[in-house]
Amino acid sequence: MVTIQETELKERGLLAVSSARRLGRPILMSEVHKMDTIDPLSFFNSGSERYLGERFYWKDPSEEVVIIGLGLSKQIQSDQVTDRFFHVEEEWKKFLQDSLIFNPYKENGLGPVMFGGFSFDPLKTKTTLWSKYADSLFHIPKYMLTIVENQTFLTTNIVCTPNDDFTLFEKVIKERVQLLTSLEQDFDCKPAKLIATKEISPLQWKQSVDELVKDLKDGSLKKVVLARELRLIFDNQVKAEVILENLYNQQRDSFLFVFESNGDCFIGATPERLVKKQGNDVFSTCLAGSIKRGKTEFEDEILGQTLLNDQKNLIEHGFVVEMIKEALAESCEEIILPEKPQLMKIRDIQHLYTPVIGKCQKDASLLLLVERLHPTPALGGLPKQEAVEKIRQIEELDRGFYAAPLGWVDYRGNGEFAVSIRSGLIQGMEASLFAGCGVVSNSDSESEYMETSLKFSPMLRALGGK
Ligand SMILES: C=C(O[C@H]1C=CC=C(C(=O)O)[C@@H]1O)C(=O)O
Ligand SMILES: [Mg+2]
Repeated sequence: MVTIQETELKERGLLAVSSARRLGRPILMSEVHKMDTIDPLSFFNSGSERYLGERFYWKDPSEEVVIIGLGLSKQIQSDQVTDRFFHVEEEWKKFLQDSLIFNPYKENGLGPVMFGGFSFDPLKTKTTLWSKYADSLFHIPKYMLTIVENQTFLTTNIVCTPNDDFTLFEKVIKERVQLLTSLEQDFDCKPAKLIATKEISPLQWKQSVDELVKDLKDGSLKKVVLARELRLIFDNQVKAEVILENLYNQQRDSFLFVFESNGDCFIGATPERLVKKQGNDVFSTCLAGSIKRGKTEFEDEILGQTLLNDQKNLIEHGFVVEMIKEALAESCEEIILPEKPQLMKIRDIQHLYTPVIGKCQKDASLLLLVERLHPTPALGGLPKQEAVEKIRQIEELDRGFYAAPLGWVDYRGNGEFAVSIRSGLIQGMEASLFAGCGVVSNSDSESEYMETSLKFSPMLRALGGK
């Protein structure tokens, strides 16, 4: 195991304390160490007692970047409705101001990173379902494991106040040693058993699709995504560690995320990137239009070809391409995308997929791109504002963080946000799963209902219900 120079942390910490005294406010000290290989799931599990409720996990589909955070060195949260993206950005900049960052590496996702996201619609009346998540919520962890380009790094973040002294650093050193030595311990946990599932108002949901279709036929709205909920009851507390490991084994081609807050846990395996930023390179994804997987290779191929040629799905997809192109054009000089959609095949479902690449202007921050893109018509509809209002009006579900941007930004401004679909909220011995579908003027409520049922599958399987 790599041993970390402990005297260094004390020296760096004391520098931050003297800075804090000089400026009369807390100052962040962040240091990055390169480590021997650490298994990311063990790192997440090692926080199951001490950092329970203060953990996050992130992995992109190709595992280019895996980030796990334990503990909280800072929380950025607000229920502010207007300018919420800008507000988070300002808070983030304020937090980083005058910070001491000891990071000799160039890789992304190291040093101070904030992880979190935004609710789908801050104007929707909040129910108790999402009471543990503020509309804007980001965590900057105490300890963070990053695996990037097959290298392992540990970031330690300490907020130093004018009143701190070396005892703070002794405490951190002890904590960090404990954390790293606990990694070898086995995590043994009996999975909670699913004892009941309850679809929330399926008939009413189908009816609202029928009514919406009528509106779409003669109004200015072109597309609206409607979602519904499946509530699950278990015989015991559902452990995020167990579900994450299942998702890792069952849905490795997706973005996997866990975001704990105040005792609840938002978790999912989404195939959909909202936006990734690396320097001036921007990557986004249009993902909309769905069909099931075939039972045989032949059937799967036929289904895929059917989807690629299906007018309803092509229209549903086309609205997303149109909007993402426009949204990125505001901040990007060049936008490259294929003319026709391809197929994205994941375990339970296949989608129409169009990747988009752009070169953004220097002043375009990742959060600004998130603001411009959210919600794309894969989650909201077209026109954007009108569709969000319609959803607010007719959808029974309180979406909270479902179908919303979730991801990370590092102190250099690089990062990635996914759209948090194929997800669920764990609340003790219960959980809610969420699934939606793009309704257009020639949608059929029964097939949209079946499509949403299919979209519950990944989370349902991970929770032992399939
Ligand atoms: C809103 C969801 O999926 C979106 C992403 C891909 C395909 C979709 C569709 O075909 O309707 C949806 O737009 C969801 O999974 O809850
Ligand atoms: Mg669809």
